[in-house]
Amino acid sequence: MRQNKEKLSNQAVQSYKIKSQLIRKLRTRFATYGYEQVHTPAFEDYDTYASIQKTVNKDEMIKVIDRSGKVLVLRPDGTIPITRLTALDREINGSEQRLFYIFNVYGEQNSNGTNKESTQAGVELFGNKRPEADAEVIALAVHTLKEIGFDNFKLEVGHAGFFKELVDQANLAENELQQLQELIQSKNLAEMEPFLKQLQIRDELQEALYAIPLLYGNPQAVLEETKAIIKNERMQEVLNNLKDVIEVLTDYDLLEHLTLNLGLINNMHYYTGVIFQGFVENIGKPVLMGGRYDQLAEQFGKAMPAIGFAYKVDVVLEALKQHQLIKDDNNPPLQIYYVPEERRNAFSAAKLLREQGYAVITKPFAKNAQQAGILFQSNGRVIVNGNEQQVETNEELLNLAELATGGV
Ligand SMILES: N[C@@H](Cc1c[nH]c[nH+]1)C(=O)O
Repeated sequence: MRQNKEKLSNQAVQSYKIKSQLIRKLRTRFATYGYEQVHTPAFEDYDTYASIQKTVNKDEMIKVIDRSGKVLVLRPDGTIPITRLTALDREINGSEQRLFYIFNVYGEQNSNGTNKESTQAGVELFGNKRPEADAEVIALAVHTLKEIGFDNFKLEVGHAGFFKELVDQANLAENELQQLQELIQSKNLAEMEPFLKQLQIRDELQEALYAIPLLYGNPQAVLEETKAIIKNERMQEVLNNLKDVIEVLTDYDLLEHLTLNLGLINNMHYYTGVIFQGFVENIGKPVLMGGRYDQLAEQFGKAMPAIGFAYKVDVVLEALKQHQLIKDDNNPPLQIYYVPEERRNAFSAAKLLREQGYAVITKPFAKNAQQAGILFQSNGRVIVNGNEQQVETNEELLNLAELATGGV
C-alpha cells in the first residue's frame, strides 16, 4: 500500500524517467556483450561529410554556420562518426573493436518532419567480417528487444547485395529505382505488376523482381525459395552468406524471432551485406535498424569491415506507450515537515534518510497544507499518516520512512 503515492503530474519528469530507464537497460546489455561506450561531438565539419560517398542525403542534414563562417552539420547519423573515430585511431590496426553510443542525431527527415532531434542507442563491431560477427550483433538486437518487454517482435533480416544485384542488371533510372523500392517495401504486388511490365527489361528479370516481396518468412523456407531466382554468381554468394549467418544464429536459439526478408531495404546507403530491422506489433516503423557496411571505413583511409545497429529510442518509447508496457514505479519523494523548533532535527533526519537512498524534500509546516509524509512537531514526536509516533533511534526513523513511503 502506498498511501502518499501521488501520480507525478509533471509529464516532462515522467517521460524523461522512462527514457533513462530504457537507456540504462540498453547500456547495461551492450556492455555485457563486451561493447564499450564512446561519444563524438554533435557538430561535424560539413565539408568532410559532404565528401563522403554513401552518406545521408545532404538536403536532410541540418547545417549551422560558426563565427568564422565555416559550415557545420549536426550529426545526422551515428555510424559515420563512429567509423571515422575508429578509422583514424592509429592504435587500432585490424583488431576487433566493439563500441556503443547513446546520443542524439539530427535531420529534416525524422518523425514526420517535425521532430528534428532523435535519440539513438547503437552498437558497432569493427574488424570482423565473419558470419559469427553478423550473428553476434543480430543476437544482441534480439536480446535487447526481448528485454525491453515486447512479447511480439520480429527481426527481419535481408541483404543489401541481393536487391542491388537484381536492379544493377535492370539499368533503371533513379526515379524508377525509387518507385520500385517503395513498391517492394510496401509489398504492393497489385501495382508492381503493371510497373514492371512497362519497364524495358527481360521477362526473366521482371519475374525475379516481382518475386522479391514474396521472399519473406521462415528463414529456411525463404532460403530454399530464393534458389529459384538466382541469376549470377554474386547472387549465389549473397545467398550463401545469408545461409551461413542463419546457421550461426540457429545456435543462439532465436530463430523464432527471425524473418528472412529479401525485400528489406535500409535507408542508409553504406550497407554492403546483411541488413536487418526490428519490428514490434502494431508499430509501422522499425524500432531498430542495422547491417554490415564493409566499405565505409575506406573513406577515412582504413579498410575495416563492420556491422552494427541502432535503436531509434523515441520510436521504442512510442511503442512501449502503445503496448502499455510502461510500469508506473514512481516513488514520489518523502516529505518531511517541521515546526520551527524542530528544523534542526528534521534536517538531520533528512540527511540520514538521503544517505540511505531516500529522496527527501523538507518543508516548514503550514497548518492547512496537505501533509503526506512525516511531520516533526514540537513535542519531539512525529506524525506519520495521521498517527503520532515516537522516534528516538535511527532504526525507528528508517521504519517510519518506510511506512510513510509505503515501503516495499
Ligand atoms: N546508423 C544506422 C543504423 C546502424 C548502425 N550501425 C549500422 N547501421 C541508422 O541510423 O539507421
